[in-house]
Amino acid sequence: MSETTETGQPKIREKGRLMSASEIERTLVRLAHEIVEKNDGGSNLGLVGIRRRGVPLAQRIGDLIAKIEKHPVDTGVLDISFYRDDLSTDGPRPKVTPGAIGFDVTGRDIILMDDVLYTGRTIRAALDALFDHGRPKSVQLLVLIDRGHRELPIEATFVGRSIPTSSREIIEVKLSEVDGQEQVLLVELVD
Ligand SMILES: O=P(O)(O)OC[C@H]1O[C@H](OP(=O)(O)OP(=O)(O)O)[C@H](O)[C@@H]1O
Ligand SMILES: O=c1cc[nH]c(=O)[nH]1
Repeated sequence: MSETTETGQPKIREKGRLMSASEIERTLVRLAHEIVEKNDGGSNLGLVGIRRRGVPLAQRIGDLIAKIEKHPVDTGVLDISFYRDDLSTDGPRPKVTPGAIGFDVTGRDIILMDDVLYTGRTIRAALDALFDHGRPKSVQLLVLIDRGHRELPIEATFVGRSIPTSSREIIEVKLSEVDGQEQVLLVELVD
């Protein structure tokens, strides 16, 4: 059993910084180039960020691809809160419309984006949500950090950093748009 704080949050100890702001930036530039190379310039691409931290990642990479290829890239937001398998599935399905992502995903080469890939359950939920919005031509996955420990057969197409972790460790991605700071930390639960 891990220790908790007065507010019931698990106590954590910082083990180190895995990425600085400039390392995150350089990694996103590399990923943008990899996406363009794998997708023939990316004219059919649509980027979809999973709320929360996938959203600024998709916006930043969309801006980078637009600069590299000199054409705008559709970028949208996917909210998967109703699709998680830790919630009851007995309730009504959420109402979705093709426009809710921000553009129509049908026929597009979609790149789903998130900050951390761990068990894969978030991505499974995101695929369910995505296909309720339309029928993409293809779906690729980009994550800033792959920390291992998959519980489902899901792998990322584009990975910022692969960080082998123990199950007591946690990756904390901090992005300025969400957290007011920019870094990736490795923390550990305190016994
Ligand atoms: O592969 P998985 O086991 O699903 O874990 C990865 C997910 O966990 C984190 O989200 P979290 O649920 O902590 O929510 P947050 O992004 O809103 O903090 C992270 O942002 C990923 O979306
Ligand atoms: O370590 C982890 C696991 C899931 N989600 C995170 O953000 N970090």
